[in-house]
Amino acid sequence: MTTPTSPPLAVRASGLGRSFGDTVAVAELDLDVPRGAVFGLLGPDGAGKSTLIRMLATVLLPDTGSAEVFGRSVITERDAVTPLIGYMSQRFSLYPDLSIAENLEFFARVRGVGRSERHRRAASLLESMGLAEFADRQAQHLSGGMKQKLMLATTLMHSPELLLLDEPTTGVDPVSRREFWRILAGLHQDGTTVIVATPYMDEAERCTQIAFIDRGRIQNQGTPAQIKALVPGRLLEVIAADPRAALAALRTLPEAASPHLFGDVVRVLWQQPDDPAALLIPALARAGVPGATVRPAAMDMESAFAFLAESSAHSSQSAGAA
Ligand SMILES: Nc1ncnc2c1ncn2[C@@H]1O[C@H](COP(=O)(O)OP(=O)(O)OP(=O)(O)O)[C@@H](O)[C@H]1O
Repeated sequence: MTTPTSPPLAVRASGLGRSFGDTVAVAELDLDVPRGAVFGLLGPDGAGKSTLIRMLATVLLPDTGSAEVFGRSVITERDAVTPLIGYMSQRFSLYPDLSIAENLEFFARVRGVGRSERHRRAASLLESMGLAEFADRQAQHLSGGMKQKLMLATTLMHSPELLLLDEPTTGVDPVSRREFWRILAGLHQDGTTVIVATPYMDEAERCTQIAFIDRGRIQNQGTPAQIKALVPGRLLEVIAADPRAALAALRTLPEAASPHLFGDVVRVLWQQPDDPAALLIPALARAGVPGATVRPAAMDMESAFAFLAESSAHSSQSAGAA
Protein backbone atom coordinates (compact mmCIF):
# COMPACT_ATOMS: atom_id res chain seq x y z
CA MET A 1 0.00 0.00 0.00
CA THR A 2 1.23 3.51 -0.75
CA THR A 3 1.63 5.84 2.22
CA PRO A 4 2.56 9.55 2.11
CA THR A 5 6.14 8.62 3.04
CA SER A 6 6.59 5.85 0.45
CA PRO A 7 6.55 7.03 -3.17
CA PRO A 8 4.41 4.90 -5.48
CA LEU A 9 6.27 2.16 -7.25
CA ALA A 10 6.85 1.88 -10.98
CA VAL A 11 8.02 -1.72 -10.62
CA ARG A 12 7.69 -4.30 -7.90
CA ALA A 13 9.13 -7.78 -8.38
CA SER A 14 8.97 -10.50 -5.83
CA GLY A 15 10.69 -13.89 -6.02
CA LEU A 16 11.08 -13.33 -9.79
CA GLY A 17 13.00 -16.12 -11.49
CA ARG A 18 13.81 -17.50 -14.92
CA SER A 19 16.04 -20.38 -15.97
CA PHE A 20 17.18 -21.66 -19.35
CA GLY A 21 17.79 -25.39 -18.96
CA ASP A 22 20.30 -25.68 -16.12
CA THR A 23 21.25 -21.99 -16.28
CA VAL A 24 19.56 -19.85 -13.66
CA ALA A 25 19.47 -16.43 -15.33
CA VAL A 26 17.38 -14.64 -12.68
CA ALA A 27 17.06 -16.19 -9.24
CA GLU A 28 14.11 -15.30 -7.00
CA LEU A 29 14.82 -11.63 -7.32
CA ASP A 30 13.05 -8.94 -5.28
CA LEU A 31 13.02 -5.42 -6.68
CA ASP A 32 11.25 -2.13 -5.97
CA VAL A 33 11.75 0.74 -8.40
CA PRO A 34 10.19 4.05 -7.31
CA ARG A 35 8.17 6.02 -9.85
CA GLY A 36 10.35 8.68 -11.46
CA ALA A 37 13.66 6.92 -10.78
CA VAL A 38 16.50 6.52 -13.23
CA PHE A 39 17.39 3.05 -12.10
CA GLY A 40 20.67 1.55 -13.31
CA LEU A 41 21.30 -2.19 -13.57
CA LEU A 42 24.99 -3.05 -13.30
CA GLY A 43 26.66 -6.40 -13.26
CA PRO A 44 29.10 -8.65 -15.06
CA ASP A 45 28.26 -10.30 -18.40
CA GLY A 46 25.66 -13.00 -17.92
CA ALA A 47 24.50 -11.57 -14.57
CA GLY A 48 20.84 -11.68 -15.65
CA LYS A 49 20.20 -8.00 -16.48
CA SER A 50 18.72 -8.62 -19.94
CA THR A 51 16.58 -11.48 -18.68
CA LEU A 52 15.18 -9.26 -15.91
CA ILE A 53 14.42 -6.46 -18.37
CA ARG A 54 12.81 -8.87 -20.83
CA MET A 55 10.49 -10.19 -18.13
CA LEU A 56 9.48 -6.64 -17.13
CA ALA A 57 8.92 -5.87 -20.82
CA THR A 58 6.50 -8.85 -21.00
CA VAL A 59 8.47 -10.51 -23.81
CA LEU A 60 9.65 -13.37 -21.57
CA LEU A 61 7.54 -15.19 -19.00
CA PRO A 62 9.04 -15.79 -15.55
CA ASP A 63 9.20 -19.35 -14.16
CA THR A 64 8.73 -18.18 -10.58
CA GLY A 65 7.47 -15.18 -8.64
CA SER A 66 5.64 -12.10 -9.82
CA ALA A 67 6.27 -8.60 -11.11
CA GLU A 68 4.03 -5.59 -11.51
CA VAL A 69 4.51 -2.46 -13.59
CA PHE A 70 2.47 0.39 -12.12
CA GLY A 71 0.48 -2.26 -10.29
CA ARG A 72 -0.26 -4.39 -13.41
CA SER A 73 1.04 -7.95 -13.57
CA VAL A 74 3.56 -8.71 -16.33
CA ILE A 75 2.21 -12.28 -16.31
CA THR A 76 -1.57 -11.98 -16.21
CA GLU A 77 -2.11 -8.39 -17.46
CA ARG A 78 0.36 -8.12 -20.32
CA ASP A 79 -2.04 -6.15 -22.52
CA ALA A 80 -2.36 -3.55 -19.78
CA VAL A 81 1.40 -3.36 -19.24
CA THR A 82 2.59 -2.94 -22.84
CA PRO A 83 1.08 0.54 -23.43
CA LEU A 84 2.84 1.73 -20.29
CA ILE A 85 6.34 0.66 -21.33
CA GLY A 86 8.90 1.47 -23.98
CA TYR A 87 11.47 -1.29 -24.46
CA MET A 88 14.76 -0.90 -26.30
CA SER A 89 16.45 -4.28 -26.47
CA GLN A 90 20.10 -4.92 -27.36
CA ARG A 91 18.87 -6.27 -30.70
CA PHE A 92 16.42 -3.48 -31.40
CA SER A 93 16.60 -2.60 -35.06
CA LEU A 94 15.27 0.07 -37.33
CA TYR A 95 14.10 -0.37 -40.89
CA PRO A 96 17.26 0.63 -42.78
CA ASP A 97 15.49 1.62 -45.99
CA LEU A 98 12.88 3.76 -44.22
CA SER A 99 13.63 7.36 -43.34
CA ILE A 100 13.73 8.70 -39.80
CA ALA A 101 10.18 10.04 -40.14
CA GLU A 102 8.92 6.77 -41.69
CA ASN A 103 10.47 4.68 -38.91
CA LEU A 104 8.73 6.84 -36.30
CA GLU A 105 5.46 6.60 -38.20
CA PHE A 106 5.74 2.82 -38.51
CA PHE A 107 6.53 2.09 -34.85
CA ALA A 108 3.83 4.49 -33.66
CA ARG A 109 1.21 2.84 -35.88
CA VAL A 110 2.16 -0.57 -34.50
CA ARG A 111 1.59 0.87 -31.03
CA GLY A 112 -1.82 2.16 -32.09
CA VAL A 113 -0.98 5.87 -31.78
CA GLY A 114 -3.58 7.98 -33.61
CA ARG A 115 -2.65 9.97 -36.73
CA SER A 116 -2.65 13.51 -35.31
CA GLU A 117 -0.87 12.37 -32.15
CA ARG A 118 1.75 10.58 -34.34
CA HIS A 119 2.53 13.78 -36.20
CA ARG A 120 2.59 15.93 -33.07
CA ARG A 121 4.75 13.45 -31.18
CA ALA A 122 7.19 12.85 -34.07
CA ALA A 123 7.70 16.61 -34.57
CA SER A 124 8.33 17.17 -30.87
CA LEU A 125 10.74 14.20 -30.52
CA LEU A 126 12.67 15.08 -33.70
CA GLU A 127 13.06 18.64 -32.46
CA SER A 128 14.14 17.73 -28.92
CA MET A 129 16.61 15.12 -30.17
CA GLY A 130 18.17 17.34 -32.82
CA LEU A 131 16.99 15.01 -35.62
CA ALA A 132 14.47 17.32 -37.32
CA GLU A 133 16.74 18.36 -40.18
CA PHE A 134 17.49 14.70 -40.99
CA ALA A 135 13.85 13.51 -40.97
CA ASP A 136 14.03 12.34 -44.60
CA ARG A 137 17.35 10.50 -44.29
CA GLN A 138 17.23 6.70 -44.49
CA ALA A 139 18.10 4.99 -41.22
CA GLN A 140 20.90 3.07 -42.94
CA HIS A 141 22.73 6.35 -43.57
CA LEU A 142 22.71 7.53 -39.95
CA SER A 143 25.70 7.57 -37.61
CA GLY A 144 25.70 5.17 -34.65
CA GLY A 145 24.72 7.92 -32.23
CA MET A 146 21.85 9.12 -34.43
CA LYS A 147 20.57 5.56 -34.81
CA GLN A 148 20.47 5.17 -31.02
CA LYS A 149 18.56 8.42 -30.69
CA LEU A 150 16.11 7.33 -33.38
CA MET A 151 15.60 3.98 -31.63
CA LEU A 152 14.87 5.87 -28.42
CA ALA A 153 12.48 8.18 -30.28
CA THR A 154 10.56 5.21 -31.75
CA THR A 155 10.35 3.75 -28.23
CA LEU A 156 8.87 7.05 -26.99
CA MET A 157 6.23 7.58 -29.69
CA HIS A 158 3.39 6.18 -27.55
CA SER A 159 4.52 8.24 -24.49
CA PRO A 160 5.38 5.32 -22.19
CA GLU A 161 5.64 5.94 -18.45
CA LEU A 162 8.42 3.40 -18.00
CA LEU A 163 11.42 3.04 -20.28
CA LEU A 164 13.31 -0.25 -20.27
CA LEU A 165 16.69 0.23 -21.92
CA ASP A 166 19.11 -2.66 -22.35
CA GLU A 167 22.61 -1.25 -22.87
CA PRO A 168 21.26 1.49 -25.16
CA THR A 169 24.59 3.21 -25.79
CA THR A 170 26.93 0.25 -26.22
CA GLY A 171 29.33 0.94 -29.06
CA VAL A 172 28.30 4.58 -29.36
CA ASP A 173 30.93 7.35 -29.23
CA PRO A 174 31.31 9.33 -25.96
CA VAL A 175 29.82 12.56 -27.32
CA SER A 176 26.70 10.74 -28.55
CA ARG A 177 26.47 8.89 -25.22
CA ARG A 178 26.44 12.22 -23.38
CA GLU A 179 23.79 13.52 -25.76
CA PHE A 180 21.70 10.36 -25.19
CA TRP A 181 21.90 10.91 -21.42
CA ARG A 182 20.93 14.56 -21.82
CA ILE A 183 17.72 13.29 -23.43
CA LEU A 184 17.19 10.78 -20.62
CA ALA A 185 17.66 13.58 -18.07
CA GLY A 186 14.87 15.53 -19.80
CA LEU A 187 12.57 12.49 -19.68
CA HIS A 188 13.42 12.03 -16.01
CA GLN A 189 12.49 15.67 -15.34
CA ASP A 190 9.16 15.07 -17.04
CA GLY A 191 8.49 12.19 -14.64
CA THR A 192 9.28 9.17 -16.86
CA THR A 193 10.72 6.21 -14.96
CA VAL A 194 13.82 4.71 -16.59
CA ILE A 195 15.40 1.31 -15.97
CA VAL A 196 18.68 1.05 -17.82
CA ALA A 197 21.28 -1.71 -17.97
CA THR A 198 24.68 -0.23 -18.62
CA PRO A 199 28.29 -1.38 -18.74
CA TYR A 200 29.49 2.26 -18.41
CA MET A 201 30.30 3.50 -14.94
CA ASP A 202 29.96 7.18 -15.85
CA GLU A 203 26.37 6.36 -16.85
CA ALA A 204 25.82 4.55 -13.55
CA GLU A 205 26.86 7.77 -11.76
CA ARG A 206 24.00 9.57 -13.50
CA CYS A 207 21.33 7.21 -12.11
CA THR A 208 19.24 8.10 -9.08
CA GLN A 209 19.57 4.49 -7.88
CA ILE A 210 21.55 1.49 -8.98
CA ALA A 211 21.38 -2.22 -8.36
CA PHE A 212 24.43 -4.41 -8.67
CA ILE A 213 23.32 -7.79 -10.04
CA ASP A 214 25.33 -10.98 -10.09
CA ARG A 215 24.27 -14.57 -10.70
CA GLY A 216 20.65 -13.49 -11.13
CA ARG A 217 20.39 -11.75 -7.77
CA ILE A 218 20.58 -8.17 -6.60
CA GLN A 219 23.69 -8.10 -4.45
CA ASN A 220 23.57 -4.39 -3.55
CA GLN A 221 21.20 -1.51 -4.18
CA GLY A 222 21.27 2.21 -3.41
CA THR A 223 22.18 5.63 -4.69
CA PRO A 224 25.57 5.88 -6.43
CA ALA A 225 26.93 7.51 -3.24
CA GLN A 226 25.58 4.65 -1.09
CA ILE A 227 27.08 2.03 -3.41
CA LYS A 228 30.47 3.75 -3.31
CA ALA A 229 30.26 4.01 0.48
CA LEU A 230 30.00 0.18 0.65
CA VAL A 231 33.62 -0.15 -0.34
CA PRO A 232 35.87 -0.49 2.70
CA GLY A 233 39.20 1.34 2.71
CA ARG A 234 40.62 4.19 0.67
CA LEU A 235 41.13 4.60 -3.04
CA LEU A 236 44.71 5.37 -4.07
CA GLU A 237 46.34 6.37 -7.32
CA VAL A 238 49.75 4.99 -8.13
CA ILE A 239 51.66 7.10 -10.61
CA ALA A 240 54.49 5.35 -12.43
CA ALA A 241 56.43 5.89 -15.65
CA ASP A 242 55.14 2.54 -16.92
CA PRO A 243 51.53 2.20 -15.65
CA ARG A 244 51.06 -1.27 -17.19
CA ALA A 245 54.14 -2.63 -15.45
CA ALA A 246 52.86 -1.02 -12.22
CA LEU A 247 49.47 -2.69 -12.73
CA ALA A 248 51.09 -6.09 -13.25
CA ALA A 249 53.20 -5.63 -10.10
CA LEU A 250 50.26 -4.41 -8.00
CA ARG A 251 48.22 -7.45 -9.03
CA THR A 252 50.74 -9.63 -7.19
CA LEU A 253 50.42 -7.64 -3.93
CA PRO A 254 47.61 -8.92 -1.70
CA GLU A 255 47.45 -5.59 0.18
CA ALA A 256 46.51 -3.70 -3.01
CA ALA A 257 42.91 -4.72 -3.75
CA SER A 258 41.14 -4.36 -7.12
CA PRO A 259 44.01 -2.72 -9.07
CA HIS A 260 42.87 -1.25 -12.39
CA LEU A 261 44.09 1.27 -14.92
CA PHE A 262 42.42 4.67 -14.82
CA GLY A 263 43.82 6.79 -17.64
CA ASP A 264 47.57 6.65 -17.13
CA VAL A 265 47.49 5.90 -13.39
CA VAL A 266 46.70 2.69 -11.53
CA ARG A 267 43.92 2.81 -8.93
CA VAL A 268 43.95 0.42 -5.98
CA LEU A 269 41.87 -0.06 -2.87
CA TRP A 270 43.81 0.15 0.34
CA GLN A 271 42.24 -1.59 3.30
CA GLN A 272 45.28 -1.75 5.60
CA PRO A 273 45.97 0.47 8.61
CA ASP A 274 49.63 1.02 7.48
CA ASP A 275 50.93 3.88 5.36
CA PRO A 276 50.42 2.69 1.76
CA ALA A 277 53.50 4.50 0.40
CA ALA A 278 55.81 2.69 2.84
CA LEU A 279 54.73 -0.67 1.42
CA LEU A 280 53.80 0.05 -2.19
CA ILE A 281 56.76 2.14 -3.35
CA PRO A 282 59.50 -0.33 -2.27
CA ALA A 283 57.41 -3.29 -3.52
CA LEU A 284 57.03 -1.64 -6.94
CA ALA A 285 60.77 -0.84 -7.05
CA ARG A 286 61.57 -4.51 -6.31
CA ALA A 287 59.23 -5.51 -9.16
CA GLY A 288 61.17 -3.29 -11.60
CA VAL A 289 58.93 -0.18 -11.37
CA PRO A 290 61.12 2.46 -9.71
CA GLY A 291 60.17 6.05 -8.82
CA ALA A 292 56.42 5.46 -8.31
CA THR A 293 54.37 7.88 -6.18
CA VAL A 294 51.07 7.36 -4.39
CA ARG A 295 48.24 9.85 -3.80
CA PRO A 296 44.68 9.58 -2.45
CA ALA A 297 41.71 9.69 -4.86
CA ALA A 298 37.95 10.13 -4.38
CA MET A 299 36.08 6.80 -4.60
CA ASP A 300 34.62 6.25 -8.06
CA MET A 301 32.02 3.89 -9.45
CA GLU A 302 34.57 1.94 -11.51
CA SER A 303 36.48 1.02 -8.35
CA ALA A 304 33.27 0.27 -6.45
CA PHE A 305 32.11 -1.99 -9.31
CA ALA A 306 35.47 -3.81 -9.42
CA PHE A 307 35.31 -4.32 -5.65
CA LEU A 308 31.68 -5.54 -5.66
CA ALA A 309 32.34 -7.92 -8.58
CA GLU A 310 35.40 -9.37 -6.84
CA SER A 311 33.67 -9.81 -3.50
CA SER A 312 30.63 -11.34 -5.18
CA ALA A 313 32.89 -13.82 -7.05
CA HIS A 314 34.72 -14.70 -3.80
CA SER A 315 31.49 -15.26 -1.90
CA SER A 316 30.19 -17.58 -4.65
CA GLN A 317 33.50 -19.50 -4.61
CA SER A 318 33.33 -19.94 -0.84
CA ALA A 319 29.66 -20.96 -1.08
CA GLY A 320 30.63 -23.48 -3.78
CA ALA A 321 33.49 -24.83 -1.64
CA ALA A 322 31.30 -25.16 1.47
N1 LIG B 1 17.48 -17.48 -24.50
C1 LIG B 1 18.44 -18.00 -23.74
N2 LIG B 1 18.78 -19.31 -23.85
C2 LIG B 1 19.73 -19.86 -23.07
N3 LIG B 1 20.42 -19.18 -22.12
C3 LIG B 1 20.14 -17.87 -21.97
C4 LIG B 1 19.14 -17.21 -22.76
N4 LIG B 1 19.07 -15.93 -22.37
C5 LIG B 1 19.99 -15.76 -21.39
N5 LIG B 1 20.62 -16.94 -21.14
C6 LIG B 1 21.67 -17.17 -20.12
O1 LIG B 1 21.20 -16.60 -18.90
C7 LIG B 1 22.26 -15.95 -18.22
C8 LIG B 1 21.91 -14.50 -18.02
O2 LIG B 1 21.91 -13.86 -19.28
P1 LIG B 1 21.52 -12.33 -19.49
O3 LIG B 1 21.61 -12.05 -20.96
O4 LIG B 1 20.24 -12.05 -18.81
O5 LIG B 1 22.71 -11.59 -18.71
P2 LIG B 1 23.21 -10.08 -18.81
O6 LIG B 1 23.51 -9.66 -17.43
O7 LIG B 1 22.22 -9.28 -19.58
O8 LIG B 1 24.56 -10.19 -19.61
P3 LIG B 1 24.98 -9.54 -21.00
O9 LIG B 1 25.23 -8.11 -20.70
O10 LIG B 1 26.19 -10.31 -21.37
O11 LIG B 1 23.80 -9.75 -21.93
C9 LIG B 1 23.51 -16.16 -19.06
O12 LIG B 1 24.18 -17.29 -18.56
C10 LIG B 1 22.95 -16.43 -20.44
O13 LIG B 1 23.83 -17.24 -21.19
